[in-house]
Amino acid sequence: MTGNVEGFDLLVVGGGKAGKTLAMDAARNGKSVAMVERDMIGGSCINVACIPTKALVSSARTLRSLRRAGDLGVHVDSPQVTPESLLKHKTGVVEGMVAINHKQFLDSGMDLVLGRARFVAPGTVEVELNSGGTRNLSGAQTVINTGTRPSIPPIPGLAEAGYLTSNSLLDLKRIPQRMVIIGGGAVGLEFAQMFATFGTEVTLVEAGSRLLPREDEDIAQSVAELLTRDGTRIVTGTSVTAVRREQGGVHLTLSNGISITADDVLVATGRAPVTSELNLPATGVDVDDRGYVVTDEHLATSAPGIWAAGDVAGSPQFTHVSLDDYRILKENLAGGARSTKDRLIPYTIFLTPELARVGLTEEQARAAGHAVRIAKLPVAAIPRARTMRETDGVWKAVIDGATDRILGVSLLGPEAGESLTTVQTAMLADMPFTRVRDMIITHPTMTEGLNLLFAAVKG
Ligand SMILES: Cc1cc2nc3c(=O)[nH]c(=O)nc-3n(C[C@H](O)[C@H](O)[C@H](O)COP(=O)(O)OP(=O)(O)OC[C@H]3O[C@@H](n4cnc5c(N)ncnc54)[C@H](O)[C@@H]3O)c2cc1C
Ligand SMILES: NC(=O)c1ccc[n+]([C@@H]2O[C@H](COP(=O)([O-])OP(=O)(O)OC[C@H]3O[C@@H](n4cnc5c(N)ncnc54)[C@H](O)[C@@H]3O)[C@@H](O)[C@H]2O)c1
Repeated sequence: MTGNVEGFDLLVVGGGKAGKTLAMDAARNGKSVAMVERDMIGGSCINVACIPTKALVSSARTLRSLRRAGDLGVHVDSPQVTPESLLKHKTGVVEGMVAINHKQFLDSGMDLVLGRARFVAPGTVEVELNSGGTRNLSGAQTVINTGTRPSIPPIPGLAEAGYLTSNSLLDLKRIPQRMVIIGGGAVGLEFAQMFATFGTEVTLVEAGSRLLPREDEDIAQSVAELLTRDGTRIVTGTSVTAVRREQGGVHLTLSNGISITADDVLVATGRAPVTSELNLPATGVDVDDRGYVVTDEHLATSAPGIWAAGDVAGSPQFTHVSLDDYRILKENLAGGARSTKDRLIPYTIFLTPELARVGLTEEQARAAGHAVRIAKLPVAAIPRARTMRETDGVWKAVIDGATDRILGVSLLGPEAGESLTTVQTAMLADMPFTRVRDMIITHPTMTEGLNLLFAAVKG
């Protein structure tokens, strides 16, 4: 370390959702705040994750709607996408949000330090500035919010053959003719359906016995059927054993003996924490065996005055969870004891139609010893779905037979992420399912389906 150390009330290392929100908040409240960000103003979500992918999901949905417009009595000539037009749309959305974030950062009064931070002493980072030179910063309180990056499995030949990640695929230099996606989680599925709609021949290879292992088997099966219908070839229970680039494409050998040739391979096998380059031993912050920062339920690390938030802290990997980590830190940095325990965390996988879930699945509820009552509703039974001619999907509710409380729902259907919030609200309010069953809901909306779903509770 060379030069002076500049001290701040709050030092935020990595400007993800939790860190940037906390930094702005503290700065607006008169604290001296430095936030170090190496390259993405606004963090992963708006640059390379949620926002650009959902911008492209919107493109795929529009393309799909135009292709089936004839079913709704609307005649359009053959709609087209090009990599250039998609890139322009995606970049426009991202740049707009980055500009808003940048202005908010500066307006808050924080010291936005663009560069790469690494710890050099307890509570002190050295920042290699993007503009050249270094600065040494320390915080009375420090928050680590450096996120995750794509995790790449050690498949023989993969590195030599070259591969895409969710980051590089979003550069959209071209729309591949044939693409193999390794990994059937949220990233793999959203890209598979999107690119299948854009015209790519997609094969998705999942090592587990089914897609989406965190979902009930019947729901995962329905998702697989929808993706297959939309043109994705799904291979489960199989891993890629070797990859080789040859003339004519990339050649993949699978553990079931099948071989596939594609133009591109997208690796979507999960995420790895951004911690190895932070030199955490210098500040006494422990990491687990996968490299995630170890925190207690208050998001405190093993080092006094140092906290962690978001993906890097092992929190469930969603932007809205990172935002909730900010709420927790805001209280706890001021001496509170807010906890990450028992959070009710919803999520939506932005397929068409969406898969939205909150609470327990049937499998989880039974494993936890609940005497469950189940309801299932085909989306085709919801009048709004009929008006849109979007009748694919199924809604499922899991009810505690002893208390009539809603344990969880899985909603696979159009705009399911919007209807989900109504159920989440009922769960937070500890309402019995009968309150939602008998609630007067606007007709004809998708959320009205909740009347029908809860009317179908068996037993
Ligand atoms: C393709 C994809 C789609 C997704 N879609 C959704 C979605 O629709 N909805 C949803 O809720 N979640 C989605 N997620 C998950 C979501 O993006 C993450 O959970 C969320 O962005 C995590 O935010 P974070 O606060 O942990 O940090 P991040 O937003 O990852 O920010 C960390 C920041 O730290 C910076 N940084 C790292 N190291 C250093 C260093 N040494 N010095 C300075 N700065 C550093 C990075 O540049 C980065 O800006 C998606 C993820 C992916 C990959
Ligand atoms: N809409 C959303 O909210 C959204 C969208 C995308 C991502 N995310 C978040 O990002 C996180 C990361 O997503 P992800 O899809 O990369 O990870 P993931 O962990 O959700 O899924 C990875 C999948 O890859 C499989 N896999 C692992 N190694 C493999 C191998 N060698 N061969 C074949 N399959 C293999 C796993 O079995 C798993 O099903 C998610 O957990 C989610 O929280 C959220």
